[in-house]
Amino acid sequence: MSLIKLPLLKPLKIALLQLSAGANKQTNLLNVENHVAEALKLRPDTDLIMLPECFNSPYAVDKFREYSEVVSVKDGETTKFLSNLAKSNNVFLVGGSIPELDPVSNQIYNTSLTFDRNGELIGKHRKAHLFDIDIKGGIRFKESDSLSPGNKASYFNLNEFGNIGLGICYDIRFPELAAIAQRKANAFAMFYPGAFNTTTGPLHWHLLARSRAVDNQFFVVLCSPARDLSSSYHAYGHSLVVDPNGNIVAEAGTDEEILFAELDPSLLPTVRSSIPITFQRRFDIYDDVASSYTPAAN
Ligand SMILES: NC(=O)CC(=O)C(=O)O
Repeated sequence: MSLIKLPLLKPLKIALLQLSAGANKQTNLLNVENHVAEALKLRPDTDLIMLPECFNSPYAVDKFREYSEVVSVKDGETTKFLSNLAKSNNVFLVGGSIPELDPVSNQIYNTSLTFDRNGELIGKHRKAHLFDIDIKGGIRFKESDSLSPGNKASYFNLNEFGNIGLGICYDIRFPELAAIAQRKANAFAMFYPGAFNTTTGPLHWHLLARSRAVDNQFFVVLCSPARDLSSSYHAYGHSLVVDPNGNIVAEAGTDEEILFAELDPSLLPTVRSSIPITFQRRFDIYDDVASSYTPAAN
C-alpha cells in the first residue's frame, strides 16, 4: 500500500464545550468563560475550543432578533468577548453561533465566528441552509420566519494545523459544503456547531456526522448545546468527534460537559490509501453537480 502524500500537519487538540444557554446573555457568556477556564485547567495543552450553536441566546425563532448583535471586534458585545477569550487564553476558538444583525440590510443571520490565538477573526460563516421542518407528531421549526440564509461555503486556515471547513447544524444535511472544504481547501476536518433536537437527533445525528466523515475521509466535529428541558427547544446533546474512517472517537452525554479529543491528520493518508475514493471520483459523469458549486474563501 503506498501512502498518499499530504503536507505534514500537527495533531490538533480540541475541547468541545457542551453548554446550555438561558435567557440572560451575560450569564451565558460567563458560563462560557468559566468552562473555557475549566477546560484549560484540565488540559492546558488544548489548541482549539469549540462552542455550540446559539450559545449566547435561546434557540428560538421569536428570540433571534431580540438577541441579535453586529459582528464587530470594536462594537459587537459577543464578538469582542470571543476575541478577548481566544487571545487571553492563547487558543483557537470556534465560536459556536450567535444571532447576527446586519446593520445595513437589517437582516438576521445565524453566524459562526472563528478566532486565532491572537484574537483575530479568521472565519465567519452564516448558516446557509435554514432549518425549516415540520415532522408530524415530532417538531415544527421555521428559522426562515426570522433568519436569512448565508450564501457561501466556508473554510479557514489554522496555521500549522492546516485548513478546516465549517457549517452550522442543518448545513450538515447538505454534503456539498463538506465536499467543497475537502476538495477546494484540502481541509482535514469539518466543524459543525449544531443543535439537533430530541426528534431528529436520534434519527440522524450520528448517521450524518459519520457520513460526512466517510464521504470526505476527514474528521467531523459536532458541538451541541446541553439538553435543557425547561427551554422551548430540547437540544439533543451528544457532541461528537468522528475520525476519517467513520469511527466515533468521542461522544458527550446530554448534560453540560467538556469533551476532549485529538485530531491527528496523519490518519488521513492511511485511510485515503486503503479506500482510494479520493482518486476514483467520476467528475466526468457528475459534472453538472460539480459545476453548480459556488465556492468562496472567507
Ligand atoms: N437545528 C438545526 O438546524 C438542524 C436540525 O435539528 C436537524 O437537521 O435535524
